[in-house]
Amino acid sequence: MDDLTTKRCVPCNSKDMRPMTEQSAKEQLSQVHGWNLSTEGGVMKLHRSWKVKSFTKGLEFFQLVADVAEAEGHHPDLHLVGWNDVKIDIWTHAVGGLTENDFILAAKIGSLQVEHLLRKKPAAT
Ligand SMILES: C[C@H](O)[C@H](O)[C@H]1CNC2=NC(N)=NC(=O)C2=N1
Repeated sequence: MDDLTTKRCVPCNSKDMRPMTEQSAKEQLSQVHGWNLSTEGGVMKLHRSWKVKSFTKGLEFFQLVADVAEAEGHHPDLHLVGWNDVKIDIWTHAVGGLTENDFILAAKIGSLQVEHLLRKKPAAT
């Protein structure tokens, strides 16, 4: 299967774009490590969260994500909750569900170098 990070998002305004089925979404999920499916108000979304070192590191994280989103013309919902919990939802607003664009964006966000912004994992006991 093609690496999603090499693909480009297509404009979401095509009338024949349809949200994918839950089954295809589950199949595609293996291509975007760390992301999960969630359903909010009957709309399927991709969700992932990260703990960052500080509030401002969270904003730096968002800037990196914004650069990808602008380059792709496809935009995630960004949440910075409780000062260090970055949460991102991705879905295609235009169709009210998931399209390949969402998986492409998730793959590209997943390949960003953000290690220096993340809280170090607590030592294993
Ligand atoms: C014309 C342009 O493609 C659309 O307005 C885009 C912009 N970014 C978008 N992002 C997301 N996630 N869903 C959309 O439907 C969407 N629409």
